[in-house]
Parts: sequence; structure tokens; C-alpha cells
Amino acid sequence: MGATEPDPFAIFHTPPPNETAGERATREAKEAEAKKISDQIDEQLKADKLQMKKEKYVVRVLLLGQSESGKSTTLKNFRMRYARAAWDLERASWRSVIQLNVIRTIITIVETIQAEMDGEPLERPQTPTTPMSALPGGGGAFPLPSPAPDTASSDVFHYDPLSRPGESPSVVTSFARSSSLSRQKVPLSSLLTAKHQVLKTRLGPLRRVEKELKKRLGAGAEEEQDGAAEGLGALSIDTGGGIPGSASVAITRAQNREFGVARLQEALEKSVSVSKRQSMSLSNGDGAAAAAVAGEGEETDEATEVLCSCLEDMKALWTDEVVRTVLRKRKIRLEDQAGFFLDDLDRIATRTYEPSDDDVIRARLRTLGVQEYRIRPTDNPAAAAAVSTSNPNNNDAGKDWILYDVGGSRTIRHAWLPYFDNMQAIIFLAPVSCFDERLSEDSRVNRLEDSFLLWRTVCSSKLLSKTTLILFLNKCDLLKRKLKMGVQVKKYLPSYGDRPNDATTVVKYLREKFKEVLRENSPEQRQSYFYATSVVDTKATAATIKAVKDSILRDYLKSADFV
Ligand SMILES: Nc1nc2c(ncn2[C@@H]2O[C@H](COP(=O)(O)OP(=O)(O)OP(=O)(O)O)[C@@H](O)[C@H]2O)c(=O)[nH]1
Ligand SMILES: [Mg+2]
Repeated sequence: MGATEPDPFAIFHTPPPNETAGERATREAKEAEAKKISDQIDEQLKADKLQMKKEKYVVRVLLLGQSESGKSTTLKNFRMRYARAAWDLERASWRSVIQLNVIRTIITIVETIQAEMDGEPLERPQTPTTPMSALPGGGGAFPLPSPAPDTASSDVFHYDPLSRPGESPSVVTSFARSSSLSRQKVPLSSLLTAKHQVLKTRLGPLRRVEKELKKRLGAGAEEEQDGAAEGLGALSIDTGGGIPGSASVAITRAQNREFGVARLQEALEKSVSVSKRQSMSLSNGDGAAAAAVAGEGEETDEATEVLCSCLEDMKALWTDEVVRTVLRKRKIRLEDQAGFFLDDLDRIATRTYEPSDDDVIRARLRTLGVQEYRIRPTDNPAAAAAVSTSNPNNNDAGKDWILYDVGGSRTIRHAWLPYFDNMQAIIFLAPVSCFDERLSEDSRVNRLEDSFLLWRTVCSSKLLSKTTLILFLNKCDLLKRKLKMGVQVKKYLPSYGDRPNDATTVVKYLREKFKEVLRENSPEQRQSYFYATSVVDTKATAATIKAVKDSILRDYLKSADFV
């Protein structure tokens, strides 16, 4: 870990030349926060260095990729398969995180309808400052697309009372066109009535619970900010105004409320002990009424009580057609967002709720520090039990692996570099569904382009010239859904040309582009593997991680032969 390479991630947080005083102040405040986290990581690094000296024969794997690319979710898949006992023990402690995810989504809805009631304009895309392309072959990628017909910016929106929740605005519009009876031309805000106001008031206590849950999860917790005003970095790509049905062009205040923790395991343990304490105090009389309602085996704490009491109102809000129309108008597709659980409220907002494997995989908790997990990957548990640690080099059953999971936000990427040294493999997560999205920490930057730049940085690092590189072209499920809704890749990636607008072709095209970057930046030949993944699909991912495990191990043994 004695990295002497200049920090290749510096470009991701270089201040822009024309920064205003306000922008500078915001940037400096954010940098100070990042420094705090960085100091914690440095401490951890020292401990890791010592450990590394002691443990020469451990396979080390580092997960990299931008924020929300699926690193922690990939790690969860590894742990679920290869550290089952620890996973089973930990699963229940994700309850607070999932409750927090539910509350965050409800608050997003409440803030969105409030913005509509207040007549707040839709967020407009910002102008690019330094358009450039990270794709091989130069410019042409991620341009400013020609403005889409902007039904959404008008105050009058076609509200179709017969449309089903989930239909895209274009469906609603064309249906409305063909049915003069159903078509209404009314300001949408006038359809938000006293009923919505009442729901909003009754859901008010969720804000208190949100605060409480965050406190419970720990002091390292932080909110994600949109760093657009800070001008962090020279890459500035505007993906334009988007088109109706596109999931992510609008970034609202509520969507930016991304909660993260520096030390995941500590946070989860803390949340369980606080919840247990509250549960005991409730049953000792502080909350006699609540405790009396709870039956045997039911764990009740304040957050759970409030969520249970808000169940019907949350469902009423989420299934309300006017609310759905407001969300569509403001281009917010909650179903595609991280930590979406509103279709599972009946199951989650109960006193007996226990997270399933699938819930934990879908839960969202942003990583701020570096998480380290030890696993012993074997597909033959009996062999794993039989082979003792005293025989570490013979086969995979006896070999320990350490997986490192880092935070992907721009301001904390500098913490990656020290981990480049002595890594057996990198698993790089590149979400392919995000070709029309922008980074939440800097809304001027196209997410796919950011992934290409990061991949280039990783490929060209001298410290990694012999490291096995594994690329997960992730979020293929979301890509499929997005393309089905009619979003055209070539609008954001003109070099895609007239190829068919289907997921298989898009993934194949992007895979070639990532391969090209790898080729251009690999003076020596190295092991690399490419997979199309949807890491929330645990069944499919199980096969992928088995293949990944086998290839990492094969390469490890090969390189060990040379030593
Ligand atoms: N639909 C879908 N969701 C995914 C996929 N991969 C990850 N997610 C979800 O996306 C969210 C973000 O994933 P994480 O694994 O937390 O992302 P990360 O890369 O660790 O992000 P940081 O910790 O911020 O760096 C989670 O809620 C996941 O469940 C995928 O392939 N498909
Ligand atoms: Mg993470």
C-alpha cells in the first residue's frame, strides 16, 4: 500500500477556473467533510497495512465504480453465498435501513406534491461548461440532445382519470387524445385537494422518525448534496432536458437526501441495540398502549409504531392517481430508484417485519468509508469445513478472501488509491442504464461518461497493471425497462447510430467500448472478464460470482507460481 502514483482521481475534484465565492465556500465545506472521512480511512489503512504484512496469502478484491453503481450490492451477493452464517445474523439489523428507505421515498412524494402546490418550476438542465467525451473514438458522445417536446414544463398537464398508475405520460397523452370524453385540460395543482393536504399532515411524524433512524444508524451519517453549484471537476456534460418517461433527468431536493454511513457494521449493530432498548422501554410502560397492541414475537420501537400507524396513509398516497400524475410530470420514477419499497408496505410497515434476503439486497445505504469483509469462497461447504486454515494454499476451500467496498461519490474517490497496491482483482461496476442520467453529486455530469472516465483511470494505473480486471455492466434490468419505455440511446450517444434500440445490442456496444478503453490502456496483456449483470437478481448473480471466483482464483494461483 505504498502508492507513489500521483492521485489520478484529482481530476474529479479540481475546482473550476471561474468559481464564484459562494461556490468556493460550498466546495470547501464539502472538502472539509470529505477530509474527516479521509482521516478515518487513513487510520483504517494503517491497520490494514499491518494486517497485510501478516497475511500474505489472502486473496484481495476491491470493488470500484461510481456511487450507486452496485458495489455494496455485489458485496452482499458474495456474502450471501460465501459467508452465509454472518449474513443470516446480520439480516435482521437491516430493518432500520429499509424503514429509512420507505420514509425517504414517502418524503420525496410529499415534497414533490408540495412543489406542485407551490407552483415551483421544474428543474431545468444546466448548461455544459466543458463538453468532452470519455468514449474511445473521441467526441460525439453525451451531447446536448435537441430539446424534447416539453409537455412537462407547461402548467397545464393532461390528466387522464382513466389511466392506470405506472403508465408513462406519452401513453396517457395518446390515450387522452383518442378519448375526448376522458380528456381534461386542467392545472394539475388544482387537482391536489384537501385530501392530499390531510395526507401530508398525517404523514408529518415520519420526518421525526427519519431523524431518529438516522441518529440510530450513527454519527458517521451524512447527506448527499447536489454538488452542481460547487463545480467539482472539469467534466461537464449536459444530457439535456430528457424526454417524458425518462427516469432520472429531474433531480429534486428530496432525491438528493442520500443517507450514508462510514462504518456499516457498527451502524447496523448500533441500530439494533437502540431498537431493542426502545422496545424494552415500550414494554416497560413508557409506551404501554403501543406495547399492548404488540403480540408475542413482535418487536415494537417508536419508528416501527409510527410506520405501522401511517400504513394506510402511505398506501393512499402512493396509489393516488393525481400523485402519480404529478410524479410523472416531474419525471420522477420512484420504482427505478434505489431503496424503493412502496409496493411492499403491507409487509414492511408491521411489527413483525423481518427483512428477507431480497429486501437487504435492494436496501440502499450509501457507503462513505471503506468496508472490509472476509469470506471463504467455496462451492463445496463440506470441503470448507474439512479444510483447516492451516492449509491455506491448496485449494479454494481453505483460502480466505478480503473484499473491500469503497464509497463511489466523487469527493471520496481519492481514498481508493492506497488500496490499489497488492490487489489481486478489481471488480468494476458500470451501470449501463444510466446513459441518460446525471451524477447526483454533480448534476452537470453524465453518469455513463463518468463511468468511462473512471474505468480509464483504473485501467491506466501502473499499480494495477498486473491486476485482474473484472467489469460488471450492471443494471441491465433497468436498462431493459428504460428502453421499453421508449428512451432512445442514440439521443444521448450519437455514436450508437442506427443500431437496434434493445438491451442486448446496447450492452454489446458498451462492452466493446469498455474493452477498447482497456486495450488502449494496457501496455502489457492482462486478465480481464466482462459480465452483463443485474446484481439485484440474486439467482443470476450467484452464477456470475461463481465464475468470477473461479477466474480470480485461477489467476491468483497462476501468479503465485511465478513468485
Ligand atoms: N434494479 C437494479 N438495482 C440495482 C442494481 N444494482 C444495484 N441496484 C440498487 O442500486 C442501489 C445502489 O446500489 P449500491 O450497491 O448501494 O451502490 P454503491 O455502488 O455501493 O454506491 P455507493 O455506496 O454510494 O458508492 C441499491 O438500492 C441497489 O439495490 C441492479 O443491477 N438493478
Ligand atoms: Mg456502497
